[in-house]
Amino acid sequence: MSQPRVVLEGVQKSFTRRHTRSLKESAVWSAQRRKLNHRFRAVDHVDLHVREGESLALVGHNGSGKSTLLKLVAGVLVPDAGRVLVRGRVAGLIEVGAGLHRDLTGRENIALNGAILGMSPSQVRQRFDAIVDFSELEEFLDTQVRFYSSGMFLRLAFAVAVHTDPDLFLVDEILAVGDEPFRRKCLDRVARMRQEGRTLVVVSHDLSLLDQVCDRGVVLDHGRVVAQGSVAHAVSSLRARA
Ligand SMILES: Nc1ncnc2c1ncn2[C@@H]1O[C@H](COP(=O)(O)OP(=O)(O)OP(=O)(O)O)[C@@H](O)[C@H]1O
Repeated sequence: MSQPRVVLEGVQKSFTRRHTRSLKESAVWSAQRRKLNHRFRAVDHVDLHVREGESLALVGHNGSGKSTLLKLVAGVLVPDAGRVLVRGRVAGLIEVGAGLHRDLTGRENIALNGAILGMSPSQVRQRFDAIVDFSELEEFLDTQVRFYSSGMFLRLAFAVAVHTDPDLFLVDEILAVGDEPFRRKCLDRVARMRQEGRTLVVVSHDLSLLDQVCDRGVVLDHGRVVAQGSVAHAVSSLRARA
């Protein structure tokens, strides 16, 4: 029986939704003792185990809490309650450009982002050519990334992330910004990572992609896990909630 790679127990995360009002409206709302801001749970008491080598799809309608959950697993967000336990090295693509510094060149960002993701300077040197090859950005390596398109950001970030030797790889909707050949290449790479026994958690609205890449699906609705099982089961549960 494989070990759990990710364990979430009773995880909660709330945010404040601010209602922007004119000064006059704010005064009226205050007089009526109506709340201008309201706190809501984006992730609501989630228990979830992801086993080593498993490839999990997180699905749900817009605003159901998928990205927030992924950020909690990545450690980008801290839960208000509950526990998030992750074993091993984590990498992935959660937000386009996260971890890239706009004032630095592509070359400098490879070194910096590699270090942030746990690569030693000698590992960055050893893998540098492979990263550049994968990104196909050789001619833009000495350009500041502020001049990159969103697709170029994705190429650089994805190329670094897949070369960090992660145990757990997290992918948000992000592949959507790449062009078709690069998207194909990323998907092949993700499939290879799966064959190598790495653990994947993938967020996407592309249900047929999830069916190709994942072996289990979890459906979120208003921050709660409302169904889980095979990807086909998750997809039909999601469609039934439309
Ligand atoms: N930093 C934040 N501050 C306030 N509200 C937030 C913040 N991040 C997310 N939210 C809210 O939390 C809820 C869940 O957002 P989240 O991005 O996790 O949903 P999602 O399932 O990934 O949605 P989508 O499919 O549209 O990408 C939404 O209502 C969103 O507006």
